[in-house]
Amino acid sequence: MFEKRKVRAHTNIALIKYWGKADEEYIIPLNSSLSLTLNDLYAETSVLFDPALDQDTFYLDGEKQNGSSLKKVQHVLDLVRQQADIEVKARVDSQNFVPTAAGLASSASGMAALAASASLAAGLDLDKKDLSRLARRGSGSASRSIYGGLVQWQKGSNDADSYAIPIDPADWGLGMYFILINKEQKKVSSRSGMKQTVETSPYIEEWARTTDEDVEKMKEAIAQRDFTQMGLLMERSASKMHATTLGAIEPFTYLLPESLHAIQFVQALRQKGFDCYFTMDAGPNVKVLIKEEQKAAIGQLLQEEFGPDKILYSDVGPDIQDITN
Ligand SMILES: O=C(O)C[C@@](O)(CF)CCOP(=O)(O)OP(=O)(O)O
Repeated sequence: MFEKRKVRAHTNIALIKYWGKADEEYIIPLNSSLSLTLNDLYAETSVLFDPALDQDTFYLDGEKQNGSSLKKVQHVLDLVRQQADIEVKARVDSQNFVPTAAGLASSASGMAALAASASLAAGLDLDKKDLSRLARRGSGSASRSIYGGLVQWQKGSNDADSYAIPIDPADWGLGMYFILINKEQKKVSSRSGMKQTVETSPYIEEWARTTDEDVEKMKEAIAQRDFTQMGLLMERSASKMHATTLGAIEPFTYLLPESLHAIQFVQALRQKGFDCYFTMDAGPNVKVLIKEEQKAAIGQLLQEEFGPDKILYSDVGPDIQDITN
C-alpha cells in the first residue's frame, strides 16, 4: 500500500536574510530573501506511512524525538495527510550530514527533505513550487533548499504565492567557509528571535522596507557576476538583521566576542586584497563567501587564525534529490 521514500536536501545560507513573519501560521515572511545552497551540508530524510502505527514517530540521527521537534514534523505530516486524504501515521528518520561541529545542523535542509519524502511516501507528486510551499510550512528557510545554487524566496502574501524560485546555478566558482565560534550561551532559536524582534524592535519596519530592495540589487549583482557587490550587499543584510535584535525589548544579540573578531579578520583580509565577505545567522558562527579560486589562500589564513578544527568549507549544492534506494 505505502512505500518508504528517502530524499536528500542541502543546507542554504541566506545572502539577503529572511527575518520576521507577516503570518505565523502560514509562515509568510515580512520580506523576500535570497540564499546559496551548499553541497557539503545536507540532510537525508525517509518517511514510511504505516497503518500498523498508532502514532507518528520521528528519529533524528538515530535518537527518538519528542516535544517541539516532533510537533514540527507532525505539522508537515498532517499537511501531507490532508492533501493525500489519508489518516495513516508515519515513521520519519532524518540524518544530518554536517561536520560534528555544533550548531551547523539546519532546520532548512531537514524540513525540505521531510516535505519531499513525506509527500512522495503519501503518493503525492508535487512540483517544486508546491514542494517549496510545503517545506515553507515546516520552516521558512526550508522553502529555499528545494533548489540548488542561488535561490530567491519571493515573500508573496499568502500560502499560494509565497515560495522559492531558482535564480542562478552559481556554477561559476563560488564557495563558503564557516568559522565555528564555540558557543557559551544558550542559542535563541531563529523562530523565537524573529518573533521577539517583530513584536518589539523599532527597526523592523525599516528592515522589511529596505530588504525587498536589497534582494533586487542582489539579483542584479548576480546577473552581472559582480562578486564585490554581492559581498557588500550580503554583509549589509546580515548587519542590518543583527541590528534589529539590539533594538528589541529586551535587547539580544547572536554575536559573541569571537564573532566580532572573525568579522574584523574577514574585513582585514579584504584590505589585503582578498575577495571575502562575511554573513551571520541566528548563532555566533561566521560564514565567509569567497571565490573558489582563492579557497586555498583564504583557507590557510583562516586556519592559522582560528585553528583548523574551527574552519569548514563547502562549495555550491544541488536541488533536492529523491534517493529512495
Ligand atoms: O536563513 C535566513 O534567511 C536567516 C535566518 O537563518 C536567521 F538568521 C532565519 C532562518 O529562520 P527559520 O529557521 O527558517 O525560521 P522559521 O521560519 O521560524 O522556521
